[in-house]
Amino acid sequence: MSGFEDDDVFDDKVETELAQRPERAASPGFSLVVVAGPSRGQTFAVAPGHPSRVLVGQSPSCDLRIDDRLVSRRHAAFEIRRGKLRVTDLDSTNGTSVQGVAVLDALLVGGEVVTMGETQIRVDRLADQAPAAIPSAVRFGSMVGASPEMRALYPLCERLSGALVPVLIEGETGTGKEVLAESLHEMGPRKHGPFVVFDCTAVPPNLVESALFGHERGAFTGATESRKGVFEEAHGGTLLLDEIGDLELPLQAKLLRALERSEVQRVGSNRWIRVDARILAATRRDLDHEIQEGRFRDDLFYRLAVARIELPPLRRRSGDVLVLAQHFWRKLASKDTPFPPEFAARITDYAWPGNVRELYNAVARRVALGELAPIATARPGAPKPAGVPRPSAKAASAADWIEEILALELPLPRARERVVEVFERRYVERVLAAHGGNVGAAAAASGIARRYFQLIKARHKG
Ligand SMILES: Nc1ncnc2c1ncn2[C@@H]1O[C@H](COP(=O)(O)OP(=O)(O)OP(=O)(O)O)[C@@H](O)[C@H]1O
Repeated sequence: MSGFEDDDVFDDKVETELAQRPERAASPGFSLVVVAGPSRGQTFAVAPGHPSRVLVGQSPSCDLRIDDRLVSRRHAAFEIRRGKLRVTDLDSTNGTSVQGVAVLDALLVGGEVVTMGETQIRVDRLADQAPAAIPSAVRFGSMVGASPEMRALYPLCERLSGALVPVLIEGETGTGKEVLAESLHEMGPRKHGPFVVFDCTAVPPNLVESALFGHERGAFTGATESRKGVFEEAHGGTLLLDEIGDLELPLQAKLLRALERSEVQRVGSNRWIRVDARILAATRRDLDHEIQEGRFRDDLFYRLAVARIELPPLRRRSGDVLVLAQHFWRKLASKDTPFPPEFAARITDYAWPGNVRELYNAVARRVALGELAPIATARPGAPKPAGVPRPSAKAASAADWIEEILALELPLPRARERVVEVFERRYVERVLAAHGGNVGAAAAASGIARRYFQLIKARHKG
């Protein structure tokens, strides 16, 4: 199956035009040289166009690994911003200072010394380099984005789609981690095999083990027949373990064992079953921080983070709000409805804390409601916008939420849309829970394509 059939609206003409957008100006690179501390002598060059932030800390997943017990696992990040080197302290235990002054965030020009724990790192500016060519691709699989920040990532994605190593995908909520995982699968050698998504937060903890590894008939009350888990279902394909940072410690141990052996044991059985699934994991949490707090096993982390991709938040993808909004518009609006210029002005003025998902929802609302559509929906603590009721699953009875929608006095087609929206959200929650968080099984039980099910699920998540 192909997950891309509905994506060809991003046509060749648009793609060529985006690929030709202004290239990066000449920009300096910087070098980081450890001049004091146990890792003295280590260096790292930060080139303009580095695929993601350069991480410094004790964790092996860091680009510059520092062996200093006073340095946090993921201590600070460096990135080039408009010709300067930005250093950001990543909530480290002992803090970061520049020229002896404690900082959370600072812009460096070269010549400064950054201190963390007993380690001192000198920052040197390298000579301006000829403008590095920005990779020309403006999408990777279903993942769209023409900003230099996203374009710098595509060559790495390309390489990782061909390899079969586990990849850890990090990023704030709604940045497209699941889209990237599916794209890695679809662009790689296993594209004809299954792509199975397991959301570690979608099922109660006591059911996670059987959802992952399956169970035999009679293994527990309610196990009326034996069932495969997501590992077995992903045999020959790819398994995405979504929200891996939320998996409880005892299950982390069982997951590690399965990954080490490439075998699973169904609940209620002592037979090992061989599985061959490529593992991708996604998280909105900083797993190094979780390890430091004792909530995540470091041995499991090493297994999962053989390679790492960090998706930047939408606010850091220059120009992509418009590119993505137009992309979604082409998918959702009728062909003869042009993208409204006044809408473009409104969306580029907003920070998008819910990232691409929030933008997608804003475009969908605009297509459905026209000019009345609000740009942002309610965030926790904010007043609820009139047009988008979100009755809590348990609290409101069916009569209540329909009453709520009726009270909005919308025209019939709009009111009907609202009812369908609330109904879909509840339906998806319920069917996912019933199928142990397995999106493929939930989609099959709903009688719709997995891709369509995922679209509905993603729409209602934020
Ligand atoms: N670069 C992109 N191009 C096209 N669509 C995107 C892109 N990024 C995200 N989307 C869309 O945004 C929505 C959210 O994406 P996705 O579910 O992959 O985010 P996520 O990072 O996995 O979120 P969460 O952490 O909440 O699970 C989906 O509808 C997806 O199709």
